Amino acid sequence: MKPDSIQKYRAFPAVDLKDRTWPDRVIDHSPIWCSVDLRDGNQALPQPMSIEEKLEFFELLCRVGFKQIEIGFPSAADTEFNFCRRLIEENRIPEDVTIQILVQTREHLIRRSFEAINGAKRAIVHIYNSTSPLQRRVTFGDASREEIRDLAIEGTKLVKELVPTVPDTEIVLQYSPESFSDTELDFALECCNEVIEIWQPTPEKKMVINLPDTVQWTTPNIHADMIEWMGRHLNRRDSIDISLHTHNDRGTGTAATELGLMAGADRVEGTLFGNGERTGNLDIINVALNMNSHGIETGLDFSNINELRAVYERVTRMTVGERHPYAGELVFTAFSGSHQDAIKKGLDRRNRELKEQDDLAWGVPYLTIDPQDIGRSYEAIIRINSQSGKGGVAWVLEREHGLELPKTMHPQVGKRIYDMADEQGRELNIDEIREAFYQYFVNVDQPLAVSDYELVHHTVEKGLVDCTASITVNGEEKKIEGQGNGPINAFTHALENAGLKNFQLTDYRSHAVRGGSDANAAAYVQLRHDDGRILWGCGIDASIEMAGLKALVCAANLFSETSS
Ligand SMILES: CC(=O)SCCNC(=O)CCNC(=O)[C@H](O)C(C)(C)COP(=O)(O)OP(=O)(O)OC[C@H]1O[C@@H](n2cnc3c(N)ncnc32)[C@H](O)[C@@H]1OP(=O)(O)O
Ligand SMILES: CC(C)C(=O)C(=O)O
Ligand SMILES: [Mg+2]
Repeated sequence: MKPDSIQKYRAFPAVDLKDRTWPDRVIDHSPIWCSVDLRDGNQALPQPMSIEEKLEFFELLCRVGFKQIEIGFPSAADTEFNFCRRLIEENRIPEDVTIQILVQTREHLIRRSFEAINGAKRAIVHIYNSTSPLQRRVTFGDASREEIRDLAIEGTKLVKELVPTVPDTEIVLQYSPESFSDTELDFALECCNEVIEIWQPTPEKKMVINLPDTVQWTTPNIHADMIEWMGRHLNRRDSIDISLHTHNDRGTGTAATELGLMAGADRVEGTLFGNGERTGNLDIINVALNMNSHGIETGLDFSNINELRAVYERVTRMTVGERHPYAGELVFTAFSGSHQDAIKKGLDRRNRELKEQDDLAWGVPYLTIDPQDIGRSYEAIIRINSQSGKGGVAWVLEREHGLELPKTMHPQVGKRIYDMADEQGRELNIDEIREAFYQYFVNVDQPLAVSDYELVHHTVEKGLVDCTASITVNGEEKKIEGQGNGPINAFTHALENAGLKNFQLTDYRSHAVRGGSDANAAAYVQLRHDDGRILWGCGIDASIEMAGLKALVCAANLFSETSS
């Protein structure tokens, strides 16, 4: 902000609540959830959803498990009205789902809304009027507190009067002092208590008092103070569901909701992926999955977040950002070396420990939840660029290409591959990583190559092997022979007999290559050169013995590539 603009702004007053209790509370159960995607989300779209799109979204919300869904503002436009009628007339509302409609406390709009909901089994009629000093002054043209309070009173009386006009529909009242977030608390309370006393809710027939963070003017702790204060002062508290409706102007919609729940709220309104006015409504997925990550059931099923995201992006024409909590493309991906190292170790260790303990608590560095629990896969967890480390490269080779490199080979391979990413200034995809590994570390056959071999296993002296091999050294073909206590050892002696050995074999591993169509074996040989250098080579071949010889030849050749 420009320095001289600062004078335009004022500090937001704190709430006088010295004995606040919410900071010591923990969230240990789920609230009532209400989706407002089809209303607050929809009203904020450059191109609002068509009826067909709203129908598809409504069904999606039911599948997720929402039991309360604000379906629109039926008195606003024909599309909204007709959508409501279709839901009712085509019996599309599941038995256990209650629709909610929004309307201003204006007579003609309330009457029209009752025409819209007639015949629904149950409906929440959500009335609102703005209450803050700013809105009283600006929107309502210097209206007094009494005039604004009277809007709430008259609106509630009208709703009560219209209830008998929809005899087949159970009506639940919801009242929002809109712009609660910058309304004086005593005035918000006065409006709410007037509504409550007219409606006369009971513990059996509750009503909803929704306290919206319409515009987030201040920090989440003040929001929590306001919620706790209202909860202490509202009449008939046991007959009221206090509802939160946060927006995200300061980027703290989730925090404000979580603190609001600690402050005693019973219910949460929000949208999938936080669609909504300006910076959006609360992202309900975020809060619900945060609860799941602390072991709290929510009744909402986000186990296929990719499907939700696909439908959401299609019907709203919005996009979910790559860093969006839980749903973003990159949120379960690590590029950086130290993260990759820790994640790989965490997942490997967990897989080992699960064999002994099947109720093992989740605990993998950098992953707050198991991505598989919301339908995200492990495949993309680790991606390789110049910030990556050896563990990440080894992970990709293992997970994607079935190659289990020995741990001491990781630095040699990792460096080569992330240096490549650095040179090219971009991420390397999994095929490029495989190609680079094959190019630099597999079956390298210059200057030495082995083209054929024959092994004779001694029957009397068990384990002893004679090896005859055809090799090429700098283009010149040779036959070599040697004996040893295994194929690799015999081949090493054959090289030694031909004066071609300048190393010691220090390690050897092999395994069948997982996945892919080739039934290949991979062997890894580590050699220590006479000058002290230590290098690994890899051999891949249909025959495990040939894979071993090729790995040895490969490692020997790599010495010629690097200077001593
Ligand atoms: C924070 C929120 O998300 S609130 C929800 C907002 N959602 C929407 O607005 C979407 C649907 N709304 C609409 O389509 C239209 O606004 C309608 C159809 C509801 C009303 O349309 P119109 O009456 O033509 O226009 P508009 O909304 O601008 O009306 C504003 C008037 O209503 C008054 N008003 C606004 N809210 C209320 C209220 N709760 N009670 C009484 N009067 C109200 C305003 O003061 C203003 O009065 P004025 O004309 O005397 O200045
Ligand atoms: C209508 C109300 C609840 C609203 O959407 C808001 O205040 O943000
Ligand atoms: Mg809103």
